[in-house]
Order: sequence, then C-alpha cells, then structure tokens
Amino acid sequence: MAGGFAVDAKVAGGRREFKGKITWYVWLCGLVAATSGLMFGYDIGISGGVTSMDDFLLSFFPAVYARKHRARENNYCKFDDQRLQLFTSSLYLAALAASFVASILCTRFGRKRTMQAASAFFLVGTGLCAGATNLAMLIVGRICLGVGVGFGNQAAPLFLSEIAPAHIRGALNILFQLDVTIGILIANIVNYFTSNIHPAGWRYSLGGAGVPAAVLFLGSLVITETPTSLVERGRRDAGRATLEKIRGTADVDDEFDEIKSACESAAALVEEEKPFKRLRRRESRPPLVIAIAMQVFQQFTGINAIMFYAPVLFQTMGFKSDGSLLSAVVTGGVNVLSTLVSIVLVDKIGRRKLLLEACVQMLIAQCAVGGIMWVHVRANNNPSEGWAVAIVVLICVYVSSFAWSWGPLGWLIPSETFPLETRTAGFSFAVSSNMLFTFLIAQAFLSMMCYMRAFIFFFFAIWIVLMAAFVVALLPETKGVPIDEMVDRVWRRHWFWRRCFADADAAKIDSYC
Ligand SMILES: OC[C@H]1O[C@](O)(CO)[C@@H](O)[C@@H]1O
Repeated sequence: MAGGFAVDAKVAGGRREFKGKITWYVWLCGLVAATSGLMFGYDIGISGGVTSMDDFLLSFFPAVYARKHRARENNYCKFDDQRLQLFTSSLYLAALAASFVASILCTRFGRKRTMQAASAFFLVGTGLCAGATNLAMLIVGRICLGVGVGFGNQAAPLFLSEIAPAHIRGALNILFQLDVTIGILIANIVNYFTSNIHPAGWRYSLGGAGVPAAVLFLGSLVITETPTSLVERGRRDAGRATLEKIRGTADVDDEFDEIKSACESAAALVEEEKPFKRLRRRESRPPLVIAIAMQVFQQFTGINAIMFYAPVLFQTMGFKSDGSLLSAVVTGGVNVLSTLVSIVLVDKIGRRKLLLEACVQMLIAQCAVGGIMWVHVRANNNPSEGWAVAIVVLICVYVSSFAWSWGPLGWLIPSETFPLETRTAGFSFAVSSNMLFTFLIAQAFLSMMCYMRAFIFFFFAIWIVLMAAFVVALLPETKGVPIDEMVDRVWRRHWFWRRCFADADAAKIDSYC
C-alpha cells in the first residue's frame, strides 16, 4: 500500500537523481489520490460513534438499545451483539475480497480507473448507508464501501509512488497514511456534532463519507494515469508524454528509460514464473513472513479496538455520550500529530528503534488501563472522574506510540523489503492480511470485551511482548539500505534469514527457514 516510498527515497537519497521539478500538477494528482486514504480513515472512525448513538440503535438494533439502557446491565457486555459488530466488520471483509480483484484491475486497466471505480463504490455505499431503512440496506451499503476501500487502498498508494519525483516520493506516500488519520479525526468530530441531532444524526455521519468520495470521483477525472501503468499496458508514447507533463520538462530520458527497463524485466520474470508462484520460493519467505507478521502484529496492538470502538469503550468506562465522543476526538488528534512525528524520525533513528520504543510505551499504557479498569470499573459501576481522565490520557499515550511506529511502519516495511519481481504481489498480500485482521478484530472485540473484561488489555499486552521479541530477533534494520540491495545487504547477512538462500551452507539450507 504505502508501496515504494522507502524504495524511491533510497534512489533519491544517493544513487540516482532524475531531472524535473515538483510541478503543481503532481501535487494536485497526489492530493486527489490521497483522498482515498481520507475515505478509508473516515470509515474507520465513523462506525464506533454511530453504533453508540441511540437513534441508530433504536432503528436497527433495538435489543442492544434496550440492553444499553438497562440499569443493571453488565458494563462490559452492553454492546456485545454479533449483528452490530457485522455493521462495522462487513466493510473489511468486502475490502479483503476486493483487494485481490483490485491488483488485477490495477494491472489491466490502470491505477486511475481503479480509483475511479473505488470512488463510484464509495458513492453508492454512502447513499445506501445514509438512506438505509433496514439492516440489509445498511450492510449492503457497508459492503459497497468495503469494495471501495479494497480498490482505493491498492491503487492510490501505488499511484502516489509512481507519479512522485523520487526525492519527494516518501512524503507523497505518507500523505496517504496521514489522510487515513485525518479521516479518522474528521469522523470523530462529525460524530461529536451529529450525535446531538435527533433522530437523523447518524444519517449525516454516514452521509459525510460522500464528500471525500465525490472529491475523489471528480478529481479522478482530471488526474493522469501513471507513466509506469501506461508503459506497462503498451502505451509508451502516452507514458512518455505524461512523464513530461508531471515533471514539467521534456528532459526525462533517464527516468523514462528506467521505467521502460523496469517494465521489461518485470514482464520477462512474470512470463517465466507468475509473481504469486515466485512468492512460494524459499528466498521469498523472509519478506513475506515479515510483511504478514507486521500486519498481524499491527492489528494485535489493539489499535482498531480503540479506533472503531473508542466512543463505545469510553461509554463502557462510564463517560456520558458527549464526553466519550470528545475523548475520541482527542485520541484522533493525537493520532494525526504522532504520524507527523514518524515522518520526521523514521529515516533518522531507524525502524527497529521506533518499533521497540513503541512496544515499551504501549505495554505500559495497556497494563495501566487494564489495571485501572480491573480495580475501578467492575461490572456495574463506573470509574470516578479522575480515573476516567487517567484512562483517556493513557489511551493517548498508547495511540501516540502506535502512530509513530506500527501504524506507518506496518506499511513501510513490507513496501521496502520485497525484490522488484515480487514487490506488487507481495505487497498485495500485506494489504489483504491487514484487511483480514482488521475484520477479525472488528468482529470479535466487543464480544472479547464482554467475556474478558479488563483482561482484554492484558491480552493485547501479551501480543506486544511477542511483537517486541519478533523485532529483536527477526526484523532487520532497513533504514538507508537501497531497495534493490535488500537481498545482499539485509537478508543474506541476517543470522536467521540467510538460511533461506541457496548459497547458505548445506546444513542451514536443509534446516527450516
Ligand atoms: O491510524 C490507525 C489506522 O491506521 C491503519 O493502520 C491503517 O493504515 C488502520 O489499521 C488503523 O485504524
């Protein structure tokens, strides 16, 4: 997804600079494409607030509404309802399926057309959700939005990587992740205001997704296709003309030659062996295992439990409806600002240090929240105001560390560790793993909270210990390593992963890799 930005930063960072300036047109294209991230983030942020609105529950989930208002109902189980969870999670299941289709569409029809299709699905899905009169309409709408997310998440980051001049490719690509966090924040603010509008507040919340969807749709009519996609599909002249336009110069021979040769060698390798088959080779395992593990771990930090259900969680902790949405706005703001921190630090202090520091910070925060909840939020009583504020502060501490580490690096590392011949296929694996685990957490979290109570936080804390161990033992530092030198400079030198390569000594080749 965030594919290629480290790759290209390395190119810009030392070995090769192409001519051309940063044109207004490249920024326009980048801003339009990043809107897809805004859509994704808005969807993540909006569902939790909507599912805590009484008008919404009364319309679609009356049993949950009744339970929520029953005085003696167990605090942890108020929102435990599989159909309510399906409202949130159906989107991610649809996105998971759509991401496989999207990689084919991106190759056959191009990134721009795939983004257009994404925005069309977003618009239809938004209309169905905002106008829903029954549960089926609502779920079908969520599925359309999910298809939009699957298409957009595959096409937009690829598009950004391909149009950006090498030396700002990282910045343009992080724009997508930044837009995700801004989308979540906007959704939290929208929910805060619409929760006071009765009875249709939830319709405005869900309908708000139409704004970025419309921007993406209209914008995608004026942006260009990427030169790489044009050349890949045999339209060399159009590819060259587009490159000249986005670079603002006719002097693009070097860059155009590189695009052509990358497309030619990729085509030759694909002819010889399909990328997905190549991924099954022993030497593909290190980046593949790491791509999947980064996504699984990213989700098992528990971040989306907070992102989807922050308002519900805050209500569980005893905040009133308004207070809980306000708290979610605070965590959303921390998320945006901390993502900016990661842009500044990632190439200075490296990936491993950021990930490990965040593990410590998240572990302390999770255990502290779990402890406070265990002692002060028993089944039927709420914490005092002081403890409730302490919980919000700790959740901010937790969110900030996630946002400068596992959030962006969950995308960055898989994007920079695959060799060119398996990069797109390998990366689409990472996207779909993310969707799968996002879905699982969305579907399971409220039930888990009901059964595990405060121990849910210790459950995630155990995962954080595991992921720290994984980073220490198996994740090599990739800061500053040129993308095309990963195999020689990283994998073949790593104490464990080097056994996956044919030139490892015989004993090691035979052992498990
Ligand atoms: O900012 C947090 C959000 O960012 C993501 O990692 C996507 O890049 C989501 O899984 C999460 O909800």
